[in-house]
Amino acid sequence: MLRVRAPATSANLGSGFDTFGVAFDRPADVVSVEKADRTTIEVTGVGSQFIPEDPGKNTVGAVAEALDAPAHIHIDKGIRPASGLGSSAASAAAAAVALDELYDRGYTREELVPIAAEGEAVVSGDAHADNVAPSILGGFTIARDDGVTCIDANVPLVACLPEIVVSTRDARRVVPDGARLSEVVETVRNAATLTAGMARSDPELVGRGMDDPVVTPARARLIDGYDGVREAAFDAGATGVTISGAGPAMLAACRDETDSRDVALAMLDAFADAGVEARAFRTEIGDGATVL
Ligand SMILES: Nc1ncnc2c1ncn2[C@@H]1O[C@H](COP(=O)(O)OP(=O)(O)OP(=O)(O)O)[C@@H](O)[C@H]1O
Ligand SMILES: N[C@@H](CCO)C(=O)O
Repeated sequence: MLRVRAPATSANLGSGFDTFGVAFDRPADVVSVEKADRTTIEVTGVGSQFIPEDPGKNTVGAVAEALDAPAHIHIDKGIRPASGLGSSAASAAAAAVALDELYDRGYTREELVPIAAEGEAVVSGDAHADNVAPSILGGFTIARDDGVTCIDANVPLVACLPEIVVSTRDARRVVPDGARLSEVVETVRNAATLTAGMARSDPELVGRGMDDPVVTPARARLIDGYDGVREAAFDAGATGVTISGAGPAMLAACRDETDSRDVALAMLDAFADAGVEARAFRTEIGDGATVL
């Protein structure tokens, strides 16, 4: 039996829709694999009752198919599904690394990214790689169709997950079809600022680059309490606040550990004021999938 741990991730970071991603140090999924004649899947852990064990509907089934690597796959979920914390992607990332090793396929970590992204197509309709890339490689990642760039960055983050369910499929339906030139210019400016901030591990630049005039405002309407939580996080010292992935989790960048504690408490209080229960994760930018 081979076991791989793959971490939660946050995609988009505001200005990098379907492109930017960042690995957390926790929570994580752990996937165990054993060779078999056909793929079977068993799911335990957080939210497992909402996750299909049919290989045609689970992200890891698509990965096993893409690698031609049938296996008995056990997923121990540490990341709640439909969270905005890359739950479906973490299972796919862990399965890609585990099955590649189990069947000695010899792919590099970079080559496993598009294979793991096949799993995302099963749940959201698009094989977007912005969650699977950091879950496999760690750090801050820029996912393009022709490869992934990975930057080792160090910026304290807070992810605040409300007890609301938003599926990626639904959140993709509200994304506008187009953008005005002024919005494109602003997005390019912010994405470049964020990338420079990650390269320098500068939380001020990262936070400033998280603003997004196109996708985030459309999706914010799906998250009860969004405006109050965003304002509270800034008041408590966050340098930037946005939706994590497709939501409903929200992500804040912070200057240091002290700020991140204050920001986490402020976000929880603001969700409570909106009548929404939530939990917060304080994290550094972490490593990618690890064979246990
Ligand atoms: N291995 C898996 N782990 C989690 N969810 C899965 C898995 N396989 C299939 N799913 C389905 O995928 C959906 C959750 O994925 P979705 O992309 O909506 O959420 P997420 O991964 O938490 O969000 P995001 O991509 O925004 O970070 C649920 O409907 C769930 O049943
Ligand atoms: N880039 C994706 C991430 C969520 O899977 C989205 O925002 O829809």
